[in-house]
Amino acid sequence: MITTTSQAVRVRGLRKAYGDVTAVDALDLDVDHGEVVALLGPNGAGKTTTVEILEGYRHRDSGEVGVLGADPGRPEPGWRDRIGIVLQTSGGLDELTVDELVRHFRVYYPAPRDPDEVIAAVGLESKRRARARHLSGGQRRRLDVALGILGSPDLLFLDEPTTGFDPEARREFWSLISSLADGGTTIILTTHYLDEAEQLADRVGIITAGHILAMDSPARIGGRDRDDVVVRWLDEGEPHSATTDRPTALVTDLAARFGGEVPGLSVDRPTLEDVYLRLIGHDTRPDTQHDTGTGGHVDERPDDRSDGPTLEATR
Ligand SMILES: Nc1ncnc2c1ncn2[C@@H]1O[C@H](COP(=O)(O)OP(=O)(O)OP(=O)(O)O)[C@@H](O)[C@H]1O
Repeated sequence: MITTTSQAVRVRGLRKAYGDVTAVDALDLDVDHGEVVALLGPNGAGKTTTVEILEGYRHRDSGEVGVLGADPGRPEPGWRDRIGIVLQTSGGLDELTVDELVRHFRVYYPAPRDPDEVIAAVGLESKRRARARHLSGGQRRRLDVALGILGSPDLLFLDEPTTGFDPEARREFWSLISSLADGGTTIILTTHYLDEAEQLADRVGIITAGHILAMDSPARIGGRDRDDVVVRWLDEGEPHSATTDRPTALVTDLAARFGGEVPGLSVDRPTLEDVYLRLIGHDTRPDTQHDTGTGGHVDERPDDRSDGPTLEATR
C-alpha cells in the first residue's frame, strides 16, 4: 500500500489491457494537492481507463497507484467519501427535481455540504424546482457537478465536463471549476477542448497509446515557450510576416522603422492546439521558407519589395 500523502495522485508503471488491446501502458503520473490537471489525448488514448483506475472503478493489471494516500484497488474506509466524480454522461432519477436530487444524494456522505449552498455554488437556484429531465444540457452538467461536490471532495474527477455546451455556458462552467480550484480542491479533468485545458489547468498531460507523452504547464508544454514566434505587420497595406525566436528585437526594429505604431502588428506564439497536434504527430504549422540568418525567418513578402523593413528589421 502506498502511504505517501505529499501528492494527491502518484502513479508508476500503470498497465491495463482489454484482451489484445493495451489501453494503458507504463503510465506515470503525479498530481499535487490543490492542482488542476487536464488529461488530453486522441480518442482511445487511455484517458478514461486511467481515470477509472484512479477512481477505483476499474482494476489494473500492474503498476503502483496511490490516490489520496490509498490504493484505489483496495480502498480504505472513508476513502471514497473524499473523492467526487462527474462522469461523461449521467442520468437516472430524472423525474426528481434539482432540490430533491441534491437532498437525496446527501445521505451517501458522512459530512455533506449544505444543499442550498451547493445549488447556489453551481448557479441552479432558479431551477431548484425543475425536474432533471427538463434541464438544458448545460444545466444538467451543473447538476452533475453539484452531486460531485456534495461530499466536499478533496479530489474531483471531471470527464469531458463541457461537451455540448454553448460558449457562454462553457465560460460559466469554467468559472465554477476555477472557484472550486481556488477553494483548494484537486481536480483531474479529461477534455478534448484545448482552450478548456489552457483556461483551467495548472498542468496538462498529453496521453497517446496509453502513456504520457508530455506533461507541463499549458504555457510550457512541448517547449511551447521556446518555440519560434510569428510576427505579422502591414507595410503600405501589404501583409508581411517573419518567424523569429527574438520577437522583441524584431518588434523594436519595426517600431523604429515605422516611427511608432506598426500597422496591423500581431505576435503569435504557437497555440496549445498547435503544440498538441505536433506532439501527437499532426503538425499543421506552416513551414518557414526563407532564413534571414539572423534568428528570424521571413515567411512571406510581396515580390515587389526587396528592401523594406522585413529583412532589415530582423538584422
Ligand atoms: N471495457 C472495455 N473493453 C474493451 N476495450 C476497451 C474497454 N474500454 C476501453 N477499451 C479500449 O481501450 C482503449 C482506451 O480506451 P479509453 O476509453 O480509455 O480511451 P479514451 O482516451 O478515454 O478515449 P475517448 O477520448 O474516446 O473517451 C481503446 O482502444 C478502447 O477501445
